[in-house]
Amino acid sequence: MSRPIVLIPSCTKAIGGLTFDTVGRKYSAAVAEVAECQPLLVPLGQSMADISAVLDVADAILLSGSLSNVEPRHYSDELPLDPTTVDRDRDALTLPLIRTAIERKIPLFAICRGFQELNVALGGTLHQAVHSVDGHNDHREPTDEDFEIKFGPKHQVRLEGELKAWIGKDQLTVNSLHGQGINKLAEPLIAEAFAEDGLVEAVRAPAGNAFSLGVQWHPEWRPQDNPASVALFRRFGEAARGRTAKGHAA
Ligand SMILES: N[C@@H](CCC(=O)NCCCC(=O)O)C(=O)O
Repeated sequence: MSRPIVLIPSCTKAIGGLTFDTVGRKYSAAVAEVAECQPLLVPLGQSMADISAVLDVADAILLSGSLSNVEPRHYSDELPLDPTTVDRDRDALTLPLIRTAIERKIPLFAICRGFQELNVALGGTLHQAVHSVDGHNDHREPTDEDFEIKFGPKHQVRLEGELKAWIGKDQLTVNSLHGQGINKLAEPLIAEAFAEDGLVEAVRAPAGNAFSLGVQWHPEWRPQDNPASVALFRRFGEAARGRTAKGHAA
């Protein structure tokens, strides 16, 4: 049997004055090597936004992290703190894609920006700068050039519910590379991990969705070295295989 198809929406990147659709290799590699599925990158742009066509081939969806931020107009009347960080084409694809994927119970794994998109798509709001909010810690990455340090362990999260059962622990040490974070949790989501400052670090869609998980940290970074990341990507792969086996009947 062919491997299940995992869609990964791209990010917009300007290189040498031209527009490119990009996805960090670590996301597709984790899908291929740990979840054992076939990643399929989805381009952005108005003329390429036939969500229904894209979902017809999807066994699952992975929403990657990105240096860009969800444009605040999707959750408030605030302006972006830094307008150069918006990626309107990514928002235009991912926000409706998430809503349809949840409706159709398509397995979804949302990482960092993806986690923030999941919350916004379902009606939640974000802090644009968590480090400026009273009572919150600075969750941004160290400025060190060394990726081992940037993506290295940063803080503990307390796990609850299904996620705690999936990982088999009630505490996990995670990396942390984000300036934004969940402010108001979207009504349908269940928070299942919390940082020491109370920031929501993982969310799950309600029961009935095979695997709909968002995490604020980066399990795709060297997943093979981290049993919790392996457990999450394997479970995600199983959910995608379950959907293939049903012939997308869900
Ligand atoms: N810009 C948002 C999201 C942070 C994020 O997704 N970082 C990923 C960095 C690039 C990568 O490793 O894919 C924020 O700052 O909160």
